[in-house]
Amino acid sequence: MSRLEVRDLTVGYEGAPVLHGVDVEVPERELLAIVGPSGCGKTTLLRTIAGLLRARSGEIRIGLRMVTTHGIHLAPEKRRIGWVPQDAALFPHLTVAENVAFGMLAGRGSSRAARRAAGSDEVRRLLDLVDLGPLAARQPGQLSGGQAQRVALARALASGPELVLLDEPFGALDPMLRAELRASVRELLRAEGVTGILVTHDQAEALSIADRVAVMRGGQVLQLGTPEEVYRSPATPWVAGFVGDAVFLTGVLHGDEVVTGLGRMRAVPAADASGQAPADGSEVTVLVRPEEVRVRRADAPSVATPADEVELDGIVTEVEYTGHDAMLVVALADGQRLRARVTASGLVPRGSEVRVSIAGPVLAYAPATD
Ligand SMILES: Nc1ncnc2c1ncn2[C@@H]1O[C@H](COP(=O)(O)OP(=O)(O)OP(=O)(O)O)[C@@H](O)[C@H]1O
Repeated sequence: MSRLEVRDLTVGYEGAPVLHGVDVEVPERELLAIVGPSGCGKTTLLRTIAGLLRARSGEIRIGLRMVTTHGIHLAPEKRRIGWVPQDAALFPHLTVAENVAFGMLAGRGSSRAARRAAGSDEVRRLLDLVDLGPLAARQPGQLSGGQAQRVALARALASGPELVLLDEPFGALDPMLRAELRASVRELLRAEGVTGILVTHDQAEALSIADRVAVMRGGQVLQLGTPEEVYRSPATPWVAGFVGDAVFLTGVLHGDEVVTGLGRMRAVPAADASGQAPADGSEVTVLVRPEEVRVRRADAPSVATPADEVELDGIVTEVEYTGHDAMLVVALADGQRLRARVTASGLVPRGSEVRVSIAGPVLAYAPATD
């Protein structure tokens, strides 16, 4: 399996470009998740990598092979890429085993050849891999959504691809099935040593299964990093809000501290795209994750806090209970609302009077950083 490198890729349909100078790298055997708002160019990027769209400029290299570069456009069937679409798109007139066999014939497939190859050891191995051995003779119309997606995955792997592209493969499934299939897909890609790209609308899914996450907006990649980097050190406040819950405060930066309406807290200045960090003494936008907001009942004993950390009075106005934890909305005296994530043991009922403080360090962005 191979490393993927996309360099300075510009792609458009009729009019202005839709992708503007996109750079993406996926190391061998890793899974990259691409997230971004609707229309930002995720599918366009996937289709260009697959060779279904021509790039206006830039390069795509899969392993040692340059598949797209100035004047070169390798045909899709020669790129050795497996594709798993959102709706499985199985051939309705072929059985499960024949569908997988069709994938194995990579570009040279016909229904007749697929029927001949359906009983092969490799098809059996792939069906066992996706846990569908007993359903080999079924027609696609007799499968559940999750089973159909597993057949599509087996079909994509059947050609021995260098790269597998998964375009919202769990989009149409219910949450339970989605979580189950997501885990088994990750396991399978690892077991087969496949390099993959997954487009998803589900940020939590991206953070939980991918080795790296690319966040796109307006045809550009704003950040590409490990899930932890993207969540803990987002490139911009917009990325922070896109990949998770975020509370933004304004403050003034003083060295490694920031002074906000919620008191003084330790801060890490965040560099913008040009590498420029906010200047000392300047106004900054402060990112606080809800799990960094500490909440205690006003009548509970105070826990030791650093001397300069301020506790503010508030009232819990909303409780969003999720079982393992809960999100509280706390209204402060000045009208500001904070979202705080608390564990089940820290749960406080709606209407409670509380004290809140922030557990730093927090990230401080220059205010113009979008
Ligand atoms: N065949 C096409 N012809 C012209 N414009 C297109 C075509 N397909 C997509 N676009 C435009 O290109 C832009 C990017 O579309 P794309 O489908 O890549 O976005 P996306 O991030 O995958 O969106 P979504 O999350 O909604 O699937 C959009 O503005 C879209 O309208």
